Amino acid sequence: MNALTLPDIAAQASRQALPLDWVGMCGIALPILIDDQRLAATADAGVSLDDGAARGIHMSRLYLALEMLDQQPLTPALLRKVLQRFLDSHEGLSNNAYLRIHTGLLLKRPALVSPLAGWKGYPVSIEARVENQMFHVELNIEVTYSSTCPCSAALARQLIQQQFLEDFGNTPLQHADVLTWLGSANGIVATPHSQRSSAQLRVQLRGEQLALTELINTAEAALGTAVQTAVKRADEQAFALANGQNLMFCEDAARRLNLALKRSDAVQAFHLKVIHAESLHAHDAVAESRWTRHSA
Ligand SMILES: Nc1nc2c(ncn2[C@@H]2O[C@H](COP(=O)(O)OP(=O)(O)OP(=O)(O)O)[C@@H](O)[C@H]2O)c(=O)[nH]1
Repeated sequence: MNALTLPDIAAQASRQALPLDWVGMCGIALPILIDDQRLAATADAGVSLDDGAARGIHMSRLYLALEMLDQQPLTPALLRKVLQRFLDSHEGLSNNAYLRIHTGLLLKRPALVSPLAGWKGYPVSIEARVENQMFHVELNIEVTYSSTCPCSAALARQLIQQQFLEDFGNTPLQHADVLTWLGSANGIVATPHSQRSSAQLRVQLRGEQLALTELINTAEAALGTAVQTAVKRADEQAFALANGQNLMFCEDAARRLNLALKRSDAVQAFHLKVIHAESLHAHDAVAESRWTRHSA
């Protein structure tokens, strides 16, 4: 059998000498390790092709560098190592390296009152890059919560007052009668609308920790009405109370998240977007906010 040399097209000169910003592979399946959980993920791995005369990059070298990710817990330091390997294996071809990882974090969440608990999934993507020799890592996290419209609550309260006047306006008040009335349909003649809402947090990290769970907990605590997992009636009642105590326009939600993320040591900068999928409208109410830490 002839020992044939395999043709290597990537090593050829390009017909049109032109650098490219990003070349690589998208949607590579791999397991990753976050907080002792092995999670199914997909990765987009790429480098810049700065040598415009080179025909192509070496896809297999990027692919093989990803092996590190299924053996060690995901940290900014590990991401940096992977990106450095992208660059080391493309010396003379590439100056910048990029890695995006998409996954879903699973957190066990206790019920509000009952002793139950259930799993909640958080779509997460982690974007790391070495650009102009600077390393950056950013997280994209989605947190779902419930928002009850404060305007709708005020309008509903007014209708309840009117109903109260109609039912009791001309009669002396008896404590027991009022209590019974409060428990009747007339006592809540109108209800405010609420909706499942979503906070999309884009966070640039400043420390050596990925801080995913910490950031999710911070966001949920700031909102006060995170969607629940296992729910019995006692939990649903506590959720109704939480909603009543945390009436929120999308602006309120964005401000709460802004203030909470600013206080987090893990955060260098953020861009957040809250989306209230209105049940009043067929369109969404949306607010965005961004912030960058200025070092003292
Ligand atoms: N650059 C490039 N490679 C591609 C593309 N589509 C598929 N490939 C294949 O990716 C495979 C791996 O490329 P390389 O990493 O250069 O493989 P190799 O030359 O055997 O590996 P090295 O010796 O490390 O360079 C090759 O078989 C390419 O044909 C593409 O669009 N661009």
